[in-house]
Amino acid sequence: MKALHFGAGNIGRGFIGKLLADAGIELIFADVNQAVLDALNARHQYPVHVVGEQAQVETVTGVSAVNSSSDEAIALIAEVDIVTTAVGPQILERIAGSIARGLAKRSDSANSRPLNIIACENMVCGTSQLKQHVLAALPENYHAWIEQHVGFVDSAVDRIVPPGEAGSNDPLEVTVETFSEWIVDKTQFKGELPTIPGMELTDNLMAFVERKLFTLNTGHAITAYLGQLAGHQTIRDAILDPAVRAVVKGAMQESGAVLIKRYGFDAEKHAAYIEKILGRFENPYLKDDVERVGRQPLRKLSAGDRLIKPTLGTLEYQLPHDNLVTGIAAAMHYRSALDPQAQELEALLNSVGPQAALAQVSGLDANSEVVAAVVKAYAVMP
Ligand SMILES: NC(=O)C1=CN([C@@H]2O[C@H](COP(=O)(O)OP(=O)(O)OC[C@H]3O[C@@H](n4cnc5c(N)ncnc54)[C@H](O)[C@@H]3O)[C@@H](O)[C@H]2O)C=CC1
Ligand SMILES: O=P(O)(O)OC[C@H]1O[C@](O)(CO)[C@@H](O)[C@@H]1O
Repeated sequence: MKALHFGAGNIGRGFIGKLLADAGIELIFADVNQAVLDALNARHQYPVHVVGEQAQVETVTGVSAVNSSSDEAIALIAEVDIVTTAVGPQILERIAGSIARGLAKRSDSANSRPLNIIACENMVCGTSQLKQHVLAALPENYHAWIEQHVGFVDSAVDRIVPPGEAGSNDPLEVTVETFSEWIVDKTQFKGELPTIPGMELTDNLMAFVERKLFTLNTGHAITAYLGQLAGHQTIRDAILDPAVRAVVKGAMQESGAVLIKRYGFDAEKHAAYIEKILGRFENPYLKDDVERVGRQPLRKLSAGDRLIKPTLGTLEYQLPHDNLVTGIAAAMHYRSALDPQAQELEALLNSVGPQAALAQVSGLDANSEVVAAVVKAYAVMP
C-alpha cells in the first residue's frame, strides 16, 4: 500500500504519518515547508519522542516528501491507495486544486483501484468539506467517476502534539503524548477496509467527532483563554490554577450534558472521559503554550466550533451554560501579536463593541439572552 499525506507538521509527523508508516505503508509527505521537505528527503526518517511515565524515542523510517503543488504530488494522487491530510481547516481549500488535478489524471489513466481520502483536522466532517472543494475544482464530467472510485472518509483525530522545543534545531523532531485516538467512518470507504493499527473504524462517527471536539477542544480552548487572562504561559500552568480549572471542568460538564442527551453516552463514563482529559492537560512532559491552543479565535468562536456549538446545544435542551458563557467571554479577550485572527477580533471589538462583534463572529442573535450573558461576563474580566 502507498499513501500521500498532506501536511508534514506536528500531527502529520507525530500521529497520522507515524501510524501509516508503522503499518508498513509506503509514505510520502506533501508539504510547502522547504526545510522539512529537504530534511525528509535527505534522511528518510525522523524521531518521535513519546512522552509520559515511560518516555521513549520511536524512529519513523522509509519516508520521503514532495511539494504539495508539484507535478510529483499530482502524479502520486493518480497512483496511491490512500490520501490523508493534517494541514489546518483553512488550508483544505488550497490543497483541493492539487487533489482535483491528481484525480483527473487518475481517471484519465483508467486507474480504477479504490482511493480513500481522509482529512484529519479539528473540524466536523472535514473530509466532506474537502470533497466539496475538490468537486468544485473538477469539470463535471469527472464527478460520476469520483463518486464510483474515490471514498471521502470523515474522521476524528485526538493526540496533543505541540510544536518542538525551541532548543531543538532538528526540523523533523516531534514530541507527542502517549494517548492517541483516530476514528474513521467505515461507511464512507471505497473498496476493502484498511487495517491500520491505531485507526479505529465506526459507523457512528458523528458521536465521536462531537465527543472529542466538544469535550477536549472545548476544555482546551477555555483553558487557553482563561489561562492567558490569568497570566499563565502554558496549558499545564493554567489547568493547575484552581479558578481556571473550575470553569474548564464546568464547561466540559455542560457540554457533556448536551452530548449525553444527544447521543446517549453513559454519564459515568463521560465523567471519567472528562477527568482523563484534565489529566492530559496537566501532562508535565509537554510544553504546550496557551497561544498555540488559543490560536485563530475567530474560527474557535464560529457557529459550528467548540465554544458556540455546545452552547447552542444547552439552549436546545434548556441546560445550564454559565461556564461556557465565561469561556466565550474569555475567548473574546484573547490577544496575540502573532495571530492575525486575534488582531481582527480586537479591531472588530473596538469598532462595533462586544455585543455586535460576538453576534457577527458566532452567528448568535445579538439580542438573545445568551449574548447578553457573555457581554456581561466579558465586561467584568480584567
Ligand atoms: N497538534 C495537535 O495536537 C493537533 C492538531 N490537530 C489538527 O491537525 C491539523 C494540523 O495541525 P498541526 O499539525 O498542529 O499543524 P502544523 O502547523 O504543525 O502542521 C501543518 C502543516 O501543514 C503544512 N502546510 C501548510 N500549507 C500547506 C499546503 N498548501 N500544502 C501542504 N502542506 C501545507 C505546514 O507547512 C505544516 O507542516 C489541524 O487541523 C489541527 O487542528 C488535531 C489534533 C491534534
Ligand atoms: O488545532 P486547533 O483546532 O487550532 O486547536 C488546538 C487544539 O487541537 C489540539 O491540538 C488537538 O486536538 C488540541 O491540543 C487543541 O485543543
